[in-house]
Amino acid sequence: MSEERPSHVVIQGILPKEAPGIRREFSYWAKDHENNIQVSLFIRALQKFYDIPYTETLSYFQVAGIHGYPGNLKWDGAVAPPHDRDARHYIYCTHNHFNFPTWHRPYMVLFEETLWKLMGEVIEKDLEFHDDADKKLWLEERNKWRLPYWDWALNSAQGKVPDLFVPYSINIRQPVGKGGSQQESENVPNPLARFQVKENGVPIKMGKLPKKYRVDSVPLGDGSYLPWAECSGTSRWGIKPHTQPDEWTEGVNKTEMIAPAINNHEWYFSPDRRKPEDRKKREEAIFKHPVGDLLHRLFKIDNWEDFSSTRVNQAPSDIDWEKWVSLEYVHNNLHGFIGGDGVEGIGHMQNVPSAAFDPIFYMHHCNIDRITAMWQTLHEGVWFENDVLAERELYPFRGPKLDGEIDYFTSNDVRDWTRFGYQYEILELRDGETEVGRKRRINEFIDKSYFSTAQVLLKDEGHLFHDGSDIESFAARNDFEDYIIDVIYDRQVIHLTLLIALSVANRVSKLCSEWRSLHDPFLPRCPGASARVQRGDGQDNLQVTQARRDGLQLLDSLARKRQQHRIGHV
Ligand SMILES: N[C@@H](CC1=CC(=O)C(=O)C=C1)C(=O)O
Repeated sequence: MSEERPSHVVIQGILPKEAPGIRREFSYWAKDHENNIQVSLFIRALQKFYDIPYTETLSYFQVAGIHGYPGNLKWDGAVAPPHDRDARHYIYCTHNHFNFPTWHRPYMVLFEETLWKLMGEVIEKDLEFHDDADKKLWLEERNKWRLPYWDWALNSAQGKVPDLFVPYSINIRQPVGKGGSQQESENVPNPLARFQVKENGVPIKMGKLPKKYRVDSVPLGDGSYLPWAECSGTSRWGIKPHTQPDEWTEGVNKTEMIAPAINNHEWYFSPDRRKPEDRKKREEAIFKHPVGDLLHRLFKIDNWEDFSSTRVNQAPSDIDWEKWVSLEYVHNNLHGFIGGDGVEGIGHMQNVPSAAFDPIFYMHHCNIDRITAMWQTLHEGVWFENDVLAERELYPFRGPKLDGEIDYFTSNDVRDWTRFGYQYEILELRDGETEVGRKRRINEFIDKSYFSTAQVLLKDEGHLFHDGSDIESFAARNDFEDYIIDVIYDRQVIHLTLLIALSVANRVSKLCSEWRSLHDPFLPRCPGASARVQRGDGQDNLQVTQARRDGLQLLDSLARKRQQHRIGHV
């Protein structure tokens, strides 16, 4: 690939003509000693990216600025960004739109490819090699590297931010020294902890940049504001409302706030948790689905429109959760959990115009891209219903279109992610594997990696399964069935004795024999309720469709059933 800069930035991915490289899960990738050359290159290249002056098209500041602020910036001489009503600014990123996942796909490729090129400069210009074989190894590791994703829903991680994002300085590997001696690792500032914009090497508040690049604060309408203009560096939960900029201007992280927010997100309520009426809704909100469960539900959606975006399925106004779960909705929540809730703390990730300045944005969005690719593989052949939308330009990203011409990408151009030289491990077709076999393997992985409601309920109560297996071995099995039973009743009737007998295709699950709020798997058993739910084998009070992972349309059938069995006044 030519190192010369063409007149426009052409996005094509890393070595796309070779076998695609593998994007790996961040924590596992970073912890594996074998990858320490890649980690070292990644850290050095990211720092180099930060050091490019903000006036350059391919500076970190401007690449991050594509997503949101500074508004009005025509990145790389592209068509001007459209006006975004929510952000009240001219910004490129598409949200609340069916091309939300496809717009962010070439964006991640641009980030990945830029870092890869910078890694080349790190090897050729910055590092000193004393041994050709060592240099060769670093070059090979560079070519193997792909952008890692942060899987915030993994059972094993429980929402924990990967360690490498936390400290403000870290130790990274150096090339072999003179005479073949292994050098001590080098201690460097950690660019994964925060980004700081600098002028002549000194941090400068983003609101003090020249007009074209200036970042504004976002007024919230009630006199308060999100203080992006006062920041030279990015924060996660570190900005306290009504405190002095001196305390957080350069960027402060309270990383410990993130996992509890992911695991217990009572406070989160879209669309605007600051408005009094929404605050009230929030207090009443019962949306506490464990994040892994949301993934289970996402993968069951069978059409692109419902899957991709909040567009058709606006944020919840009632309890029709099966309608509002979408990739974008889950992603929105995560932005809030990582950035801050605006009450306990403020951070760049929580707000569209500022989010991409925080480097964690790219590992989060790489995960969103992975979920999209997994969904695409499981729902092969399913795509935009409306081809006009699928042919809409994804400004400002340009590269080789399907016919080879260099122009703005459309969603159709980026539908196949492997053309950008990357793949996700779980999606690789193994030798001799059929398409059906691959889907089965992906579904097994989903069952094993993410808690479903059923698993959480059982764990919560410390139950063992009737066959004696515990939660871990249960999760490892691929034959379990995940039931979501949605019974709607009138709250007022609960003082009466209520009998709900649930039978699942003539088999009774332990789950069905107990009363609990199924909308809120963490709620302890409803204490005062005299409701009594009895096990009902074969009784026909309420038949619940058996929902199997391997095909039955869980959400559809539930939506239908709910209509049929809506229990208004029992
Ligand atoms: N504005 C979204 C959250 C959000 C979405 C983004 O895409 C983003 O970049 C930053 C934040 C919400 O309140 O639900």
